[in-house]
Amino acid sequence: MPIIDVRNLHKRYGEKTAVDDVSFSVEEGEIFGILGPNGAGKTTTVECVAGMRPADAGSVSVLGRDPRRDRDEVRELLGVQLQEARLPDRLRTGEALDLYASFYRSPADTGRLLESLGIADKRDTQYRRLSGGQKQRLSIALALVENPRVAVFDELTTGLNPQARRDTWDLVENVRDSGVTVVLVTHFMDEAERLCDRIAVVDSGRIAALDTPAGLVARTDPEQRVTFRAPRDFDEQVLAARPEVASAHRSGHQVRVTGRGNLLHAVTSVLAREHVVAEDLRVERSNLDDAFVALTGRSPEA
Ligand SMILES: Nc1ncnc2c1ncn2[C@@H]1O[C@H](COP(=O)(O)OP(=O)(O)OP(=O)(O)O)[C@@H](O)[C@H]1O
Repeated sequence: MPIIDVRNLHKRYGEKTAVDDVSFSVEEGEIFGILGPNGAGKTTTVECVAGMRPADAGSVSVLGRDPRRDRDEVRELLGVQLQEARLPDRLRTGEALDLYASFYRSPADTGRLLESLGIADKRDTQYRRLSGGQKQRLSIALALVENPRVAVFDELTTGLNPQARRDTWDLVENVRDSGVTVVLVTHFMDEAERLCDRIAVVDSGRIAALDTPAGLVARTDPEQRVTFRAPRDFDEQVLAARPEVASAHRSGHQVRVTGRGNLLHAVTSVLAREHVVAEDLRVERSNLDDAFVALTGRSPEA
Protein backbone atom coordinates (compact mmCIF):
# COMPACT_ATOMS: atom_id res chain seq x y z
CA MET A 1 0.00 0.00 0.00
CA PRO A 2 1.40 3.45 -0.81
CA ILE A 3 2.03 5.58 2.25
CA ILE A 4 0.32 8.58 0.60
CA ASP A 5 -2.23 8.30 -2.18
CA VAL A 6 -3.59 11.41 -3.88
CA ARG A 7 -6.32 11.02 -6.52
CA ASN A 8 -7.68 13.74 -8.79
CA LEU A 9 -7.05 16.55 -6.31
CA HIS A 10 -8.55 19.95 -7.17
CA LYS A 11 -8.24 23.21 -5.25
CA ARG A 12 -9.27 26.74 -6.22
CA TYR A 13 -8.83 30.05 -4.44
CA GLY A 14 -11.71 32.11 -5.85
CA GLU A 15 -11.06 32.32 -9.58
CA LYS A 16 -7.53 30.95 -9.26
CA THR A 17 -7.06 27.21 -9.84
CA ALA A 18 -4.09 26.25 -7.65
CA VAL A 19 -4.29 22.45 -8.00
CA ASP A 20 -5.83 21.00 -11.13
CA ASP A 21 -6.48 17.23 -11.12
CA VAL A 22 -3.31 16.08 -9.40
CA SER A 23 -2.74 12.36 -8.72
CA PHE A 24 0.33 10.62 -7.30
CA SER A 25 1.32 8.10 -4.68
CA VAL A 26 4.32 7.99 -2.38
CA GLU A 27 5.89 4.63 -1.51
CA GLU A 28 7.25 3.81 1.91
CA GLY A 29 10.97 4.58 2.34
CA GLU A 30 11.43 6.90 -0.62
CA ILE A 31 12.27 10.58 -0.92
CA PHE A 32 9.49 11.84 -3.16
CA GLY A 33 10.02 15.24 -4.75
CA ILE A 34 7.37 17.78 -5.73
CA LEU A 35 9.25 20.10 -8.05
CA GLY A 36 7.97 23.22 -9.75
CA PRO A 37 8.32 27.00 -10.08
CA ASN A 38 6.84 29.48 -7.58
CA GLY A 39 3.06 29.41 -7.63
CA ALA A 40 2.83 25.96 -9.26
CA GLY A 41 0.59 24.65 -6.49
CA LYS A 42 3.13 22.62 -4.50
CA THR A 43 2.38 24.05 -1.06
CA THR A 44 -1.38 23.85 -1.60
CA THR A 45 -1.00 20.19 -2.56
CA VAL A 46 0.95 19.27 0.58
CA GLU A 47 -1.41 21.34 2.75
CA CYS A 48 -4.29 19.23 1.40
CA VAL A 49 -2.26 16.05 2.06
CA ALA A 50 -1.67 17.17 5.65
CA GLY A 51 -5.36 18.00 6.15
CA MET A 52 -4.56 21.68 6.71
CA ARG A 53 -6.74 22.69 3.76
CA PRO A 54 -9.91 21.08 2.46
CA ALA A 55 -9.71 19.97 -1.17
CA ASP A 56 -12.52 21.00 -3.54
CA ALA A 57 -12.55 17.56 -5.15
CA GLY A 58 -10.53 14.36 -5.21
CA SER A 59 -9.24 12.17 -2.41
CA VAL A 60 -6.17 11.97 -0.19
CA SER A 61 -5.19 8.98 1.88
CA VAL A 62 -2.29 8.76 4.36
CA LEU A 63 -1.80 5.09 5.28
CA GLY A 64 -5.47 4.53 4.54
CA ARG A 65 -6.65 7.48 6.67
CA ASP A 66 -8.42 10.60 5.42
CA PRO A 67 -6.48 13.69 6.60
CA ARG A 68 -9.68 15.70 7.22
CA ARG A 69 -11.84 12.97 8.75
CA ASP A 70 -9.09 11.18 10.71
CA ARG A 71 -7.25 14.36 11.61
CA ASP A 72 -5.72 13.24 14.90
CA GLU A 73 -4.39 9.97 13.49
CA VAL A 74 -2.89 11.68 10.44
CA ARG A 75 -1.29 14.29 12.67
CA GLU A 76 0.65 11.50 14.40
CA LEU A 77 1.67 9.82 11.13
CA LEU A 78 2.72 12.87 9.16
CA GLY A 79 5.26 15.45 10.31
CA VAL A 80 5.11 18.76 8.46
CA GLN A 81 7.73 21.45 8.16
CA LEU A 82 6.16 24.27 6.22
CA GLN A 83 7.77 27.18 4.44
CA GLU A 84 9.09 29.94 6.69
CA ALA A 85 8.03 28.44 9.98
CA ARG A 86 8.27 31.22 12.56
CA LEU A 87 8.41 30.82 16.29
CA PRO A 88 8.24 33.47 19.02
CA ASP A 89 11.59 35.27 19.18
CA ARG A 90 12.28 34.52 22.82
CA LEU A 91 11.26 30.86 22.80
CA ARG A 92 14.27 28.64 23.45
CA THR A 93 15.05 25.69 21.17
CA GLY A 94 14.48 23.12 23.91
CA GLU A 95 11.24 24.80 25.03
CA ALA A 96 9.86 24.78 21.49
CA LEU A 97 10.66 21.11 21.11
CA ASP A 98 9.22 20.16 24.51
CA LEU A 99 6.06 22.13 23.72
CA TYR A 100 5.58 20.35 20.40
CA ALA A 101 6.40 16.99 22.01
CA SER A 102 3.59 17.56 24.53
CA PHE A 103 1.04 17.49 21.66
CA TYR A 104 1.74 13.84 20.82
CA ARG A 105 1.14 10.49 22.45
CA SER A 106 4.58 8.96 21.80
CA PRO A 107 7.00 11.74 20.95
CA ALA A 108 10.65 11.27 20.11
CA ASP A 109 13.36 11.80 22.73
CA THR A 110 13.96 15.53 22.22
CA GLY A 111 17.57 15.38 23.45
CA ARG A 112 18.44 12.72 20.89
CA LEU A 113 16.62 14.61 18.17
CA LEU A 114 18.63 17.78 18.87
CA GLU A 115 21.77 15.66 18.93
CA SER A 116 21.04 14.00 15.58
CA LEU A 117 20.33 17.39 13.99
CA GLY A 118 23.54 18.89 15.34
CA ILE A 119 21.91 21.58 17.53
CA ALA A 120 22.19 19.95 20.97
CA ASP A 121 24.32 22.89 22.15
CA LYS A 122 21.48 25.29 21.17
CA ARG A 123 18.93 23.83 23.59
CA ASP A 124 18.92 27.02 25.71
CA THR A 125 19.30 29.48 22.83
CA GLN A 126 16.40 31.78 21.96
CA TYR A 127 14.89 31.39 18.50
CA ARG A 128 15.93 34.94 17.48
CA ARG A 129 19.59 34.08 18.15
CA LEU A 130 19.70 31.05 15.84
CA SER A 131 21.32 31.28 12.40
CA GLY A 132 19.26 30.53 9.29
CA GLY A 133 20.68 27.01 9.14
CA GLN A 134 20.00 26.40 12.84
CA LYS A 135 16.38 27.63 12.46
CA GLN A 136 16.01 25.20 9.58
CA ARG A 137 17.35 22.35 11.74
CA LEU A 138 14.93 23.26 14.49
CA SER A 139 12.03 23.24 12.03
CA ILE A 140 13.11 19.76 10.91
CA ALA A 141 13.26 18.67 14.56
CA LEU A 142 9.74 20.03 15.13
CA ALA A 143 8.47 18.01 12.15
CA LEU A 144 10.12 14.86 13.52
CA VAL A 145 9.20 15.22 17.21
CA GLU A 146 6.05 13.13 16.83
CA ASN A 147 8.04 10.15 15.43
CA PRO A 148 6.15 10.35 12.14
CA ARG A 149 6.06 7.71 9.37
CA VAL A 150 6.24 10.48 6.73
CA ALA A 151 7.90 13.89 6.91
CA VAL A 152 6.95 16.73 4.57
CA PHE A 153 9.63 19.37 4.01
CA ASP A 154 8.60 22.49 2.07
CA GLU A 155 11.37 24.64 0.54
CA LEU A 156 13.77 23.50 3.20
CA THR A 157 16.90 25.11 1.83
CA THR A 158 15.61 28.44 0.47
CA GLY A 159 17.77 31.24 1.80
CA LEU A 160 20.54 29.01 3.15
CA ASN A 161 24.19 29.42 2.20
CA PRO A 162 25.77 26.67 0.03
CA GLN A 163 27.38 24.83 2.97
CA ALA A 164 24.19 24.91 5.06
CA ARG A 165 22.23 23.63 2.04
CA ARG A 166 24.55 20.66 1.63
CA ASP A 167 24.40 19.93 5.36
CA THR A 168 20.61 20.03 5.17
CA TRP A 169 20.65 17.56 2.27
CA ASP A 170 22.68 15.17 4.43
CA LEU A 171 20.13 15.59 7.21
CA VAL A 172 17.26 14.75 4.84
CA GLU A 173 19.09 11.59 3.76
CA ASN A 174 19.64 10.68 7.42
CA VAL A 175 15.92 11.13 8.08
CA ARG A 176 15.11 8.74 5.23
CA ASP A 177 17.78 6.28 6.40
CA SER A 178 16.17 6.27 9.84
CA GLY A 179 13.05 4.80 8.22
CA VAL A 180 10.94 7.94 7.67
CA THR A 181 9.45 8.44 4.20
CA VAL A 182 10.13 11.98 2.95
CA VAL A 183 8.08 14.29 0.72
CA LEU A 184 10.31 17.13 -0.40
CA VAL A 185 8.81 20.26 -1.95
CA THR A 186 11.37 22.29 -3.85
CA HIS A 187 11.99 24.57 -6.79
CA PHE A 188 15.70 23.68 -6.88
CA MET A 189 16.75 21.25 -9.61
CA ASP A 190 20.05 20.28 -8.02
CA GLU A 191 18.29 19.48 -4.76
CA ALA A 192 15.66 17.30 -6.45
CA GLU A 193 18.27 15.54 -8.59
CA ARG A 194 20.54 14.84 -5.63
CA LEU A 195 17.92 13.69 -3.10
CA CYS A 196 14.79 12.33 -4.73
CA ASP A 197 14.02 8.77 -5.73
CA ARG A 198 11.06 9.99 -7.78
CA ILE A 199 9.89 13.46 -8.74
CA ALA A 200 6.49 14.87 -9.65
CA VAL A 201 7.12 17.87 -11.89
CA VAL A 202 4.31 20.35 -11.19
CA ASP A 203 3.49 23.27 -13.44
CA SER A 204 0.42 25.54 -13.26
CA GLY A 205 -1.35 23.20 -10.86
CA ARG A 206 -0.86 20.05 -12.95
CA ILE A 207 1.65 17.21 -12.93
CA ALA A 208 3.69 17.55 -16.11
CA ALA A 209 5.65 14.32 -15.47
CA LEU A 210 6.35 11.85 -12.70
CA ASP A 211 9.48 9.73 -12.87
CA THR A 212 12.93 9.04 -11.41
CA PRO A 213 15.48 11.85 -12.01
CA ALA A 214 17.19 9.64 -14.64
CA GLY A 215 13.83 8.83 -16.24
CA LEU A 216 13.00 12.54 -16.52
CA VAL A 217 16.38 13.30 -18.07
CA ALA A 218 15.92 10.43 -20.56
CA ARG A 219 12.77 12.15 -21.86
CA THR A 220 14.79 15.08 -23.11
CA ASP A 221 16.46 15.27 -26.48
CA PRO A 222 19.29 12.70 -26.47
CA GLU A 223 21.54 15.15 -28.32
CA GLN A 224 25.02 15.42 -26.82
CA ARG A 225 27.41 18.35 -26.82
CA VAL A 226 31.19 18.25 -26.94
CA THR A 227 33.23 21.42 -26.52
CA PHE A 228 36.98 22.04 -26.72
CA ARG A 229 39.57 24.69 -27.50
CA ALA A 230 41.51 24.31 -30.74
CA PRO A 231 44.08 26.35 -32.71
CA ARG A 232 42.62 28.85 -35.17
CA ASP A 233 43.94 26.94 -38.21
CA PHE A 234 41.80 23.91 -37.37
CA ASP A 235 38.78 23.85 -39.69
CA GLU A 236 35.94 22.58 -37.53
CA GLN A 237 33.90 21.74 -40.62
CA VAL A 238 35.97 18.56 -41.11
CA LEU A 239 34.00 17.23 -38.14
CA ALA A 240 30.71 17.68 -40.01
CA ALA A 241 31.64 14.84 -42.35
CA ARG A 242 31.17 12.32 -39.50
CA PRO A 243 27.64 10.82 -39.31
CA GLU A 244 27.55 11.28 -35.49
CA VAL A 245 27.99 15.07 -35.84
CA ALA A 246 24.90 17.27 -36.31
CA SER A 247 26.65 20.63 -36.12
CA ALA A 248 30.08 22.14 -35.46
CA HIS A 249 30.51 25.82 -34.62
CA ARG A 250 33.44 27.91 -33.62
CA SER A 251 33.64 31.07 -31.56
CA GLY A 252 37.25 32.21 -31.25
CA HIS A 253 39.27 29.24 -30.00
CA GLN A 254 36.17 27.54 -28.64
CA VAL A 255 34.58 24.80 -30.79
CA ARG A 256 31.15 23.38 -29.95
CA VAL A 257 29.95 20.15 -31.57
CA THR A 258 26.47 18.63 -31.23
CA GLY A 259 25.40 15.17 -32.29
CA ARG A 260 24.34 11.67 -31.31
CA GLY A 261 25.75 8.18 -30.79
CA ASN A 262 29.40 7.97 -29.80
CA LEU A 263 30.04 11.66 -30.44
CA LEU A 264 33.08 11.87 -28.19
CA HIS A 265 34.84 9.07 -30.08
CA ALA A 266 33.96 10.64 -33.44
CA VAL A 267 35.37 14.01 -32.35
CA THR A 268 38.57 12.65 -30.78
CA SER A 269 39.36 10.43 -33.77
CA VAL A 270 39.03 13.38 -36.18
CA LEU A 271 41.25 15.49 -33.91
CA ALA A 272 43.88 12.70 -33.80
CA ARG A 273 43.80 12.29 -37.57
CA GLU A 274 44.25 16.04 -38.04
CA HIS A 275 47.04 16.11 -35.41
CA VAL A 276 45.15 18.71 -33.43
CA VAL A 277 45.79 19.00 -29.72
CA ALA A 278 42.47 20.03 -28.17
CA GLU A 279 42.39 21.67 -24.77
CA ASP A 280 39.67 21.64 -22.18
CA LEU A 281 37.68 18.88 -23.91
CA ARG A 282 34.27 18.46 -22.24
CA VAL A 283 31.14 16.40 -22.78
CA GLU A 284 27.91 18.10 -21.67
CA ARG A 285 25.01 15.84 -20.81
CA SER A 286 21.35 16.68 -20.35
CA ASN A 287 20.40 17.19 -16.73
CA LEU A 288 17.20 17.71 -14.82
CA ASP A 289 17.29 21.40 -15.76
CA ASP A 290 17.05 20.51 -19.46
CA ALA A 291 14.33 17.97 -18.67
CA PHE A 292 12.32 20.58 -16.79
CA VAL A 293 12.56 23.10 -19.61
CA ALA A 294 11.64 20.40 -22.15
CA LEU A 295 8.60 19.36 -20.10
CA THR A 296 7.25 22.77 -19.15
CA GLY A 297 8.88 25.23 -21.52
CA ARG A 298 10.35 27.28 -18.65
CA SER A 299 12.96 27.30 -15.95
CA PRO A 300 11.95 26.09 -12.47
CA GLU A 301 13.76 28.95 -10.82
CA ALA A 302 11.99 31.58 -12.91
N1 LIG B 1 -4.55 31.52 0.48
C1 LIG B 1 -4.54 31.80 -0.81
N2 LIG B 1 -5.44 32.62 -1.37
C2 LIG B 1 -5.44 32.91 -2.68
N3 LIG B 1 -4.52 32.41 -3.58
C3 LIG B 1 -3.60 31.58 -3.09
C4 LIG B 1 -3.53 31.25 -1.68
N4 LIG B 1 -2.50 30.40 -1.51
C5 LIG B 1 -1.93 30.24 -2.72
N5 LIG B 1 -2.58 30.93 -3.67
C6 LIG B 1 -2.28 30.96 -5.11
O1 LIG B 1 -2.38 29.64 -5.61
C7 LIG B 1 -1.31 29.33 -6.49
C8 LIG B 1 -0.52 28.14 -5.95
O2 LIG B 1 0.14 28.54 -4.74
P1 LIG B 1 1.09 27.57 -3.91
O3 LIG B 1 1.58 28.32 -2.73
O4 LIG B 1 0.40 26.27 -3.68
O5 LIG B 1 2.25 27.34 -4.95
P2 LIG B 1 3.73 26.85 -4.72
O6 LIG B 1 4.06 26.00 -5.88
O7 LIG B 1 3.87 26.24 -3.38
O8 LIG B 1 4.55 28.18 -4.81
P3 LIG B 1 5.51 28.88 -3.75
O9 LIG B 1 6.74 28.05 -3.72
O10 LIG B 1 5.72 30.24 -4.32
O11 LIG B 1 4.74 28.88 -2.44
C9 LIG B 1 -0.50 30.60 -6.61
O12 LIG B 1 -0.92 31.28 -7.77
C10 LIG B 1 -0.85 31.39 -5.37
O13 LIG B 1 -0.74 32.77 -5.62
